[in-house]
Amino acid sequence: MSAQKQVQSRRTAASSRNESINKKRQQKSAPANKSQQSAKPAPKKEAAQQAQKNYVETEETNNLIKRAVRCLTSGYPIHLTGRSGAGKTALALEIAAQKGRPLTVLTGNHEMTNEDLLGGITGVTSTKLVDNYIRQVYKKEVNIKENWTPGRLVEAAEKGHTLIYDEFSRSRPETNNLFLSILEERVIPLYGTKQKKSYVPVHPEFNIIFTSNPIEYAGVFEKQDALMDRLITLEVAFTQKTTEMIIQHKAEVKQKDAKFVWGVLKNLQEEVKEAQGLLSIRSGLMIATIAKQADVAMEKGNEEFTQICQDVLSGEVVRFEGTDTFQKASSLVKRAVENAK
Ligand SMILES: Nc1ncnc2c1ncn2[C@@H]1O[C@H](COP(=O)(O)OP(=O)(O)OP(=O)(O)O)[C@@H](O)[C@H]1O
Repeated sequence: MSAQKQVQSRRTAASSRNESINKKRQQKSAPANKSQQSAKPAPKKEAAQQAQKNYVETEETNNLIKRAVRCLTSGYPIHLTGRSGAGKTALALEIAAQKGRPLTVLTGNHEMTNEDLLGGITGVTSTKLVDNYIRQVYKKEVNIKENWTPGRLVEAAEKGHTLIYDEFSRSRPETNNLFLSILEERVIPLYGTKQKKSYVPVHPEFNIIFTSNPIEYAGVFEKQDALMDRLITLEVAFTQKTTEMIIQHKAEVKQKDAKFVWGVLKNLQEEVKEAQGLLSIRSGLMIATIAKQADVAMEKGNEEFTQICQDVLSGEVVRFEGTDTFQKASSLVKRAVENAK
């Protein structure tokens, strides 16, 4: 079977019922949302092209999706781990789409508080009753009621959404502690809030997909053992074959071009061993998409293509401390292009 046939592309968009969805999710599913919002259905060809631009499935991605769905269906949360640009978020969205429940996406950050997750008072409503029935008597009654807005976690858990908690280790451990009772007792404790009830029961269909990057860097908190114990961790590290297919189909380039782009990344990775993040689907997609849009041939000896690779990759080489100057990084990228097959 040809590589083309093995690949089925399909939409990652969960459903238009999704109520709570963060910016990252909206950007990733922009084409699907656009077609959902337009008054008339997209023409067949356009719809097919949009689907083609979304999640690329291979035997390997499907296998991982099947294993993840199996765990979630049995009520166990999963944790997708892999380096930056490995495809964790895209995979999480695809798994969530397969579950077919509304979606909520949270992105971990150190400023996230219990109030963001559980809810808080967002204002007051006052009602005034004036009793002036008897002329000489004037009675005024004012009632002030605090307005409670449930947090995104409470809403998702009550309504049985699939929650993607992206980069959860960027949130403080004390915030993430909330998840312990959700995962163990299937309730959300509301202590510390001004709610009368002490907990919210979790909907039976509520599932959580955590994602994180195994490479420690600034701004990331140590993952708590108690939380990690309750998660099933699956590694996202696709093979070269799958990655080339993703680049080929998402950037809509030829197979040989996707292979060449991946070859450049691989050579560079071998030169700069510390720069683990260089070998990412994201960098490959950037190079292939820019070259395709600018009509630049993806081959060695083509100065413009080399320049595109340098633009995309030199900053990354410097960032990962593979070298101390942009100039040095650019020449490493150039060499990687020259040696790619
Ligand atoms: N199977 C796939 N089909 C189509 N596109 C994919 C696929 N896997 C990954 N991608 C794309 O590759 C890029 C990187 O993927 P993604 O953002 O999911 O990585 P990540 O592991 O979450 O990265 P980070 O840790 O930096 O957030 C994105 O543009 C994503 O849409």
